[in-house]
Amino acid sequence: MSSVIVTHIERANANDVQALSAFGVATVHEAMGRRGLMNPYLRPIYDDAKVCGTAVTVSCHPGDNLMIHAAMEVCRPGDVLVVTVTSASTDGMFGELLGVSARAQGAQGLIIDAGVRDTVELTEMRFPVWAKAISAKGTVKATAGSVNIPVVCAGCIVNPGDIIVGDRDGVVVVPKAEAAQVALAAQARTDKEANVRNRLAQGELGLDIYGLREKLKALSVTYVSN
Ligand SMILES: O=C([O-])CC(=O)C(=O)O
Ligand SMILES: [Mg+2]
Repeated sequence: MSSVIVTHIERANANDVQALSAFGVATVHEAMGRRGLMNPYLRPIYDDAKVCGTAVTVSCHPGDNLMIHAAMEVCRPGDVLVVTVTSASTDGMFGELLGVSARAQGAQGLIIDAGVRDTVELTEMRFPVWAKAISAKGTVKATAGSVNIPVVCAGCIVNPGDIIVGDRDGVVVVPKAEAAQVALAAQARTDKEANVRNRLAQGELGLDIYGLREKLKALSVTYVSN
């Protein structure tokens, strides 16, 4: 396929992004029917990293960050860069300078299925990054790739403009067409969990709250006293 830079993309509805930003990754993932979660090898570079925004996707040649530079020009405030490589790599393709540039263009964070470097500076800047590796290994700017095409990042399909939610638990992708429905389901789960949390804190057991005694019985699990 030829290399392209798509300059105009349809982004998820801003109200849906705002609604989803209230929830953690585990809740959003559950609200989607336990779908959409990127491979857990992606880790945040600092513990309380958090992001919720619209994807600008970047497909790079491994060891080459040319297309990340190209992507900066099409970022809009609220975007999250989602960078993939065409074959596995842990090279440090993104660092402090690109972080400064990304922030200047309004990007809120980076998801990269490869390496990141300058993590002390990126942490000081509080520019959130989820990466497969931390690596000082440098990269070149030489090979064509694409910006804003559908990509697979850490096992998930990401279309430009989809919503990316990241926190310490990982990264989840919400297709823009599903966003409103997922936000409603996430709120319902949050309300349900508030009730369950309360009951657990009072000493009730999950066995009773979830009706699991019947399940144990159906599975012929017996109680014995030694
Ligand atoms: O320049 C690079 O290739 C990556 C980097 O270290 C930076 O963005 O600061
Ligand atoms: Mg650097």
